[in-house]
Amino acid sequence: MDTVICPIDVRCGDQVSALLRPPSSQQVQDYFDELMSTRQCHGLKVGHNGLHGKGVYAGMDFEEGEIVLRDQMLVGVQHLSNKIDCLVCGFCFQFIGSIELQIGRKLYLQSLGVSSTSDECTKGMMAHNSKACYGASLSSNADADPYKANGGDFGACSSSSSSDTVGLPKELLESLMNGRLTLPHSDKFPLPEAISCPGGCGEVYYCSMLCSEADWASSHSLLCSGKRSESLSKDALLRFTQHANETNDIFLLAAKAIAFTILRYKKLKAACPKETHNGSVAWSLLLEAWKPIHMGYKKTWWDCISLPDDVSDETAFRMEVKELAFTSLQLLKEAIYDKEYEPLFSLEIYGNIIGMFELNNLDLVVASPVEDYFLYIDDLPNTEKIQAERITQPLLDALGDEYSACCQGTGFYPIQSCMNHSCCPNSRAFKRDEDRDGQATILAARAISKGEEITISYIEEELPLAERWASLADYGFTCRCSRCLEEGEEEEGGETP
Ligand SMILES: C[S@@+](CC[C@H](N)C(=O)[O-])C[C@H]1O[C@@H](n2cnc3c(N)ncnc32)[C@H](O)[C@@H]1O
Repeated sequence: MDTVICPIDVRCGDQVSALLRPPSSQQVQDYFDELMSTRQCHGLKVGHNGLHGKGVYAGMDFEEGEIVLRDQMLVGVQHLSNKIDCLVCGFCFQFIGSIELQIGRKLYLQSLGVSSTSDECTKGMMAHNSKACYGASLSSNADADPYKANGGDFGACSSSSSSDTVGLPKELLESLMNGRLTLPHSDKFPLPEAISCPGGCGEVYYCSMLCSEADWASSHSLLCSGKRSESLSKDALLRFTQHANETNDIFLLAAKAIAFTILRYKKLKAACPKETHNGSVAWSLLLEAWKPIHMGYKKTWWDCISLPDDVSDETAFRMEVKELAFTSLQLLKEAIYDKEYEPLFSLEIYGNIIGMFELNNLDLVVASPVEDYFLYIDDLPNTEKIQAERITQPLLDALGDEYSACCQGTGFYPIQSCMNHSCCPNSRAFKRDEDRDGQATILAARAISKGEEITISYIEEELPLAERWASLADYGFTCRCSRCLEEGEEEEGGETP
């Protein structure tokens, strides 16, 4: 696995090793104690249990159904294909705009032949689509035809530029998107106004200035392709994004993790008196900036990625994965590199960040208010329902089975990611009706006593033993929870995994 040589790994070998050295128990304890106290999360503790590395422990009793944790993601992305279905805040992932915009925008994109079943073509063009489509909906010039100009953007990829595919007139979709048409009872489902990216990329929208500023400070100022971007080259950035869209969106997440570290480093440096700036101070600031990523459980991506069933040459497959990561890293490097934080651009670091996501990430799911809206219409008293459905039914028919598509993506959650797996877990990741953003919600599946380890299941725990073990092989470990040990003993021969 040595043929891909990244010069930075060689040049910065010692620093890379230091960044990847697992944190000591004390460092883990200190970091999470501080994180818990800043988040006013006093019911939990992160510590080592000796068996499976770090774990999360109950600092108080929890009743069945009680919230154990609401964890804010460190970095997350909405899946590319899902961007057709839902317009969500680029930082907290709650739905934004209006019910009309959500419906009109989705149907408009469908009318252009862009489907949410991602194919190579769709992947490559989505960044353009969201921008063209949503930017248009904000246009105050009701007479302009904002779509005409953008039609060319979809080029040969789009199967059609008319709205025939959804059977609704284009004017209707435009009116939904630009707010000229209000749907019956949509006022019962207000959504925050969509605020465009301050960098001017037109690709990311937010639910509030707070989210816009937080995302800018966290990573977007470096990864924005707009006029105010702080990247070195917007062209390189676009090439990086295109490559990620065509290959694996986990690269977008890795870029966010690197940008996040760089921006934290710059902020720490700016807070230090100028006369103290020197090599060793810079290194300690970089270590400090890296801490949130440092705390995550890591393995190198090409070593831990599970082997697809149809792959027979494992070595060649892992090498291919490593080469893919190297290509992505080179593109990112062209866009945001600086010698000052060179070790962050080593392939080992990139591979470990991606491996960390592979092993720790939680699916990001946010339920759609469009589903609530149509359910509400369906529940109206008869006369009102008949009246409303005259307008809403054609839209529902055009949206089809996917009318209720939720926001889907993936995210890294610092505290949740410390939770170990059990096939008889005492907690589960489960969104309640009111959880309408990208935070992770962990609920107690049964009563939990103070001091007990909080466990969740990474897999479908209803599966029989052999299938559970097969699923957990993807996570690179053999489960030794009490249920597995018991069932293993009951198996013929009494063998445990
Ligand atoms: C998401 S992390 C959980 C936190 C991790 N223990 C740490 O030290 O950061 C997942 C990793 O924890 C370990 N792990 C979690 N649950 C386990 C279990 N039931 N049996 C064995 N190892 C487990 C495995 O190494 C797994 O890849």
